[in-house]
Amino acid sequence: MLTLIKNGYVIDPASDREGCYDLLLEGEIIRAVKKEIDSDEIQQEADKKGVRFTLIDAKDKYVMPGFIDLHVHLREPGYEYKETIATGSKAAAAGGYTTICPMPNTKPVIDSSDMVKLLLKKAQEEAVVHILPVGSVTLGQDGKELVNVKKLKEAGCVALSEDGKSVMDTALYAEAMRQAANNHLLIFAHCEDKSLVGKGVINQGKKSEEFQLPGICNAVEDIITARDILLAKETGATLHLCHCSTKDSVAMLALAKKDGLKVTGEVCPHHFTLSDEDILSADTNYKMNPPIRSRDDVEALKEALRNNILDVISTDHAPHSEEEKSKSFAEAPFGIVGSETAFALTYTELVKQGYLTIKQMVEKMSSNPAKILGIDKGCIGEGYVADLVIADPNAEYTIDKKQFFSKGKNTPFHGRKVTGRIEYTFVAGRMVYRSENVS
Ligand SMILES: NC(=O)N[C@@H](CC(=O)O)C(=O)O
Ligand SMILES: [Zn+2]
Ligand SMILES: [Zn+2]
Repeated sequence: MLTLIKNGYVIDPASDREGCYDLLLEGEIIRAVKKEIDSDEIQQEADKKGVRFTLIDAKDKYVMPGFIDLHVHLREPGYEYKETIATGSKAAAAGGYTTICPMPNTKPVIDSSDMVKLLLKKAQEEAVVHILPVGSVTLGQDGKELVNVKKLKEAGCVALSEDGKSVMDTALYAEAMRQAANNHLLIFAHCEDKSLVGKGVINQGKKSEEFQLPGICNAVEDIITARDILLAKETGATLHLCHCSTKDSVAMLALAKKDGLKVTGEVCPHHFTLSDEDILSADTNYKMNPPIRSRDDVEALKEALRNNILDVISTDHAPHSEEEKSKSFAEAPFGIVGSETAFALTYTELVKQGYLTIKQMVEKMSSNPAKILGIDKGCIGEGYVADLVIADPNAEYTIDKKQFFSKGKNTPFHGRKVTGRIEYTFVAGRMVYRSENVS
């Protein structure tokens, strides 16, 4: 199979390439990246070889390395009514993602090599994007007994995370970090002090008062962020901070980087797009963990993105059923979907508003996650696997949750006007997504 993508505006931070290029894909691989590739010649070659030829006109479109999402929830096994590997990976592909890292808070938890193997087997059969699993830190995410770190690594995990909560036993977490470091596994940290959060469900402040709901103060996140950075320093672990939401968490991340520690941080589109002032009613589509914070925090997150303190934009795609989300704000589960809105929100809120260059956006959505994972992806170079995304930066439209591939429709962005549409996603040279809006 030969695919020629012509006249696209290629943005590839990994090779420091930005400008108009033609791309030729052969089978799974990027065969050529050139200023001009003659389509007649390629057509003739395809005829001669008897293979299919696809020509895509990407004029005025962005051609980028496929996005890599370090933080999704696929819900399988155990919660297939919320999402499956098939639907979650399709949602990812529709969002321009070609590689995703599912968190282990499934039922059962991904806490053994058998569970990892099961997940990878299912992924191989049903996923349309690459799946790199994250294992839990403790058995059953009970916070008591460590997983077999070496076996999880051997089975194919790229990181360990207790996402959904923090391991509150500091000594146990330190030991987990030591073993993760010895086995070259990353630690993805969800930072939340369990005793301090209490029954909190919304950012503490005007909104928690207005809706008379128990609040979540910034210290809930900041205390554990500080602890985890100090533990990484102590143990030599490579730490990645999940869904940073506060001013002080990014200040500590900056300090850790200045100190030369192996610490990186991610932020999710909802945390830089919305502040708690945008929560006009106790709508459970605004309930997620960590919560949408104050305007001050949002400004700090944007600034940390701009000056590259925050390395990664991830989604924390967290689908839940309509039934679950129609409970009261206090009772509904935390989490919103994100795979299918991340690019448009990032492009609209950060690139168009001048916080990020397009190159920085691609770094945070593709090449930096690849670097953190230490994988040969996030790059448009000859000989690399053809994981690519093509987007129209001028398309203006309204987000419509009914069009999501995800089973989860739990988004606060339904009806929001955005700019930037994913048109095609290629995984290993295969078109796994094509927008209905392209002819
Ligand atoms: N972010 C959320 O609000 N929810 C996540 C868990 C998590 O990421 O902490 C989930 O699994 O639903
Ligand atoms: Zn989390
Ligand atoms: Zn999560």
